[in-house]
Amino acid sequence: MIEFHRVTKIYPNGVVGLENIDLKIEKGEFVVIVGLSGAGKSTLLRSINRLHEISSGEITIDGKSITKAKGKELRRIRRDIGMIFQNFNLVKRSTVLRNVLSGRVGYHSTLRTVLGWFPKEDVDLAMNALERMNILEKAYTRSDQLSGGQQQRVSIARALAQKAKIILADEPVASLDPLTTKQVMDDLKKINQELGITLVVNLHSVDLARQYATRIIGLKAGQIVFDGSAREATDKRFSEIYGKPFEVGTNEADREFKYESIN
Ligand SMILES: Nc1ncnc2c1ncn2[C@@H]1O[C@H](COP(=O)(O)OP(=O)(O)OP(=O)(O)O)[C@@H](O)[C@H]1O
Repeated sequence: MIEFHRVTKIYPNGVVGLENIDLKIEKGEFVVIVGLSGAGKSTLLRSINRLHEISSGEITIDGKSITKAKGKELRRIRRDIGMIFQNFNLVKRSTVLRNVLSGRVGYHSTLRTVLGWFPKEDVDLAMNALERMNILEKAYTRSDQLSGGQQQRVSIARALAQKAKIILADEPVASLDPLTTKQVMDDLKKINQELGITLVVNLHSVDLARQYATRIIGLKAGQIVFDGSAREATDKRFSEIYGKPFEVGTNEADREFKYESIN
């Protein structure tokens, strides 16, 4: 379980990224965070694994404070948290397999991982993760030879090889076309349902959030302004919250445009 206790983040320039957030995310949830640009989505997500340090309050993971953790304990907590980025964050010149194996570095000494010595069990884990993501045949291909969607599936495989219990995904489909977006979102849903991995995903599209999330959290100016099911996240509710009417178009691109246009 991920818990935020009165979490505030103020950037050095005085901008308030998060204001007094109280939040509990249970194991196995598929939470999508939505909000207009600058609402604090990335700040919230990146606070969970301390890619961003919070200014006050506390975040706990399964009851352990990541906020107070140092050294070995921090590494131990982080090992359970995988991260997926918009730009995939793969080492482009390395093979797919090497990239997925990098999910194992938290389990071994630095020397071993620098030299690239991974035990056979790790290679098996990495191969299984690639198989689950339907991309096993690319194991020995250089990562920069893959399409965007394939690269994102490799980054999900890396989080699986890491044996992450929580996966944080910051705009994982923002660089992808609609078909690839669906494939990647389906993959995320699959690992959530089959492996019980808790997912916290930032998205720009409310429609996409409604299709996949078990719970949607809406942010505005660093505060939680909506917390409910996909069914409760109606267009009417969202236009009330975000202050401007936005009509639902007849197709997805149209709706996206309307949502984006109020950013
Ligand atoms: N490093 C930083 N220094 C100062 N202010 C920052 C920094 N990073 C983010 N902010 C500010 O904090 C607020 C929240 O930013 P954040 O990136 O979390 O929003 P977001 O909802 O993820 O936006 P987007 O959808 O555009 O990525 C914004 O006002 C932003 O300008």
